[in-house]
Amino acid sequence: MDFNKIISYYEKLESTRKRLEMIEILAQLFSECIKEENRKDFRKIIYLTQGRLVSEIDDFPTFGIAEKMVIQAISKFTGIANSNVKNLINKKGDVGEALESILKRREGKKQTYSLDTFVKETKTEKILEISRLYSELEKLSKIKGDGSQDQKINLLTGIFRLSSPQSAKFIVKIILSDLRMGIADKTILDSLSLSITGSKNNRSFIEHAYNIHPDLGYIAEKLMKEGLEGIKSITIQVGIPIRMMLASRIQYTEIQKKLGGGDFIAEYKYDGERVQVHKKGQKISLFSRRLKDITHQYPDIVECVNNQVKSENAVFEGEIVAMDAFFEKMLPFQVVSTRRRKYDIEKMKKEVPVCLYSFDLLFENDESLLNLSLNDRRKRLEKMITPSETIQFSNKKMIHNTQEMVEYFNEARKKGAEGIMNKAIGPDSVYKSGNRGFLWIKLKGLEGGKMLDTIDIVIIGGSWGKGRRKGLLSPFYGAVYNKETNMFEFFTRVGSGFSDDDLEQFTDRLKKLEIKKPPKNIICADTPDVWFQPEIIIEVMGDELTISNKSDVGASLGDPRGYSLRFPVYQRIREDKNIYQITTTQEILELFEIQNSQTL
Ligand SMILES: Nc1ncnc2c1ncn2[C@@H]1O[C@H](COP(=O)(O)OP(=O)(O)OP(=O)(O)O)[C@@H](O)[C@H]1O
Repeated sequence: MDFNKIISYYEKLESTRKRLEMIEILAQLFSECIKEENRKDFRKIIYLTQGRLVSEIDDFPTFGIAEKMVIQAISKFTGIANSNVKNLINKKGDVGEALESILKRREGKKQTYSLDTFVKETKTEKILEISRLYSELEKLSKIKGDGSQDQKINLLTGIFRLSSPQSAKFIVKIILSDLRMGIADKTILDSLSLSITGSKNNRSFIEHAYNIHPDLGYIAEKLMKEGLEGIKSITIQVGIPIRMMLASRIQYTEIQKKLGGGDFIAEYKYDGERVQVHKKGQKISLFSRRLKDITHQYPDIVECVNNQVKSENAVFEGEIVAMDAFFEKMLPFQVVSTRRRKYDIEKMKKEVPVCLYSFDLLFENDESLLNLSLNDRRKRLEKMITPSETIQFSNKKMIHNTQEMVEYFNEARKKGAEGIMNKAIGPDSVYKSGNRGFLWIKLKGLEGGKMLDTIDIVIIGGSWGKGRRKGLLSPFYGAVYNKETNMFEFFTRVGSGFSDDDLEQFTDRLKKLEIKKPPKNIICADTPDVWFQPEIIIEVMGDELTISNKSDVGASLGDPRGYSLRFPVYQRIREDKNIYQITTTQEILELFEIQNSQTL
């Protein structure tokens, strides 16, 4: 399929924020895609629509191309001086848009002065097959070493030659890792359901399959070829991470009722890194909360899984926690995060010993256990693993009433846990992949009138520091995600809790994400000194949630009040989440309710 044709749909999508309209436009695009001649490209088109080149569980290719090189390529292709291209970029606020306008003007001129050339170019050359675009981009990502700069510029100009002005804009966005069109996966799922099954009502089946096999290209292709039956047959595949089940929070006095009213299980809530372990014979893979393969970080865990897990194949979950040298004391998350390095892993293994506290079993010996109750899954987990210092089971206790839960919470905190996880155990206590429901309820704090939990925000802007902080960015503007409107809403500024080192590192990373104007999916009435592509996520703790006319949280829901945070303090960077997994506006509203009703 011709990329230039797809772009016309993307342009329409860019011009609306209304979800229903987006679903319709995408459904039209997908109906085109499933025509016989286009089917081979469907998978790739799905990735592009997600703002990616490959699926979420694969590594995104890096092009090693900065804005400066794109400017050189534009200059070479159009004959316009570098400085003029730069000026136009500053005026337009975006490289892609500047290129689009240059190419449009150029086409206009050709049409006027040299009709022949124009007709020839549009009719015979301006076709950019998706497969061709992909192979050119692949070549681009592989160019390394001496003379690579010139080769990259040549390749880029070759791609521009095949592109319409609008396509060139999108291609530049892809290359500069700025493709995100703000289309939520849920919107794509709705459109797939509508265009292929004829109704949006089948979305839940498709979404379930997507949670179990988080590759939207694969899901779309399967739906196109095998229909809903194919989708319903999708099950856990060892080696493909499944989306993890998440926990909600409510007022602690309501927890027992919400979990069914009877007995339930509470476990320590460990302050480490969530991991999903996949074992297929001797092959062990570890996946992070973001579904990334992090096996190389934990060779010690891999070795122990091999020795201590009896089953031939299995998928189980737990939390990896840093331990002191005697494996007696749990250390905070900041310590385990030092394992994120790509080098010196063997050294780190000795310096930062870890323990995997396993808590759930999802698959064993070719059988999916997702629909078993937690009690049954846990029994099988305990049978399957022989515990040691490095792999243990999460500490758990049967709870009969709220008083017992509070005592267990206090014990967990004394032992260095973040709090407790309360889990339903009845027949319906299945493992809900990708779901944040009320089968698991976390409890991290009990003090009435105070913040009970940390908030994860994405940095969308910043101010340049003054005095001692001159040259560094601080404070930052953080937003939460409104999952109903698919917008990022400015929530709070945060400048406390950062060390000088933190600020230097943040400044370095953020400078690369600087954009001239905020993307359309950001609501922020204030104007920071600098805007950033929303990418870096930080966790903050505050004194309490407040009503503030400075915050935009709730704005897109029509709430006249804004919700913000009093005395926000930076806690840590959240590399394990993507921007759609940060705290939502809806959670802020819930937290506000809990905060105002909870007393001990
Ligand atoms: N016993 C446990 N059972 C389940 N999850 C646990 C347990 N101990 C620690 N955890 C961690 O707590 C997280 C659950 O909290 P939640 O679902 O809200 O994720 P989150 O958004 O990352 O929140 P948080 O900031 O509280 O970790 C899990 O992702 C997991 O990493």
